Amino acid sequence: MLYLVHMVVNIPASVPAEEAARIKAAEKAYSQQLQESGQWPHLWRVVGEYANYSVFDVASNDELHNTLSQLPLFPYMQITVTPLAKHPSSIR
Ligand SMILES: O=C(O)CC1=CCC(=O)O1
Repeated sequence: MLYLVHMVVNIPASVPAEEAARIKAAEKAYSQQLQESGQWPHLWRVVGEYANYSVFDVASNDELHNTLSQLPLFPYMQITVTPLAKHPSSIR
């Protein structure tokens, strides 16, 4: 199943810079693991924002929730999920 996921990151100023850097490095490693496995086929920066639009390819709502909730930045993100279905006019 495909899901469009919008993530907006907001790390509070109260989080020390070194801790923020550690969380971002962990996020990068985890996201690249999921990209390599095919579960996170698209990751796009929103121009001018600390936000991204992503496409996840996972088996179920539960798997997506489990995956997203393990993101190191999860406590600092607003996440919006849109389930995707095949468009009848799509040639792919
Ligand atoms: O920077 C972001 O948009 C949040 C994020 C997702 C994967 C990653 O490495 O950072």
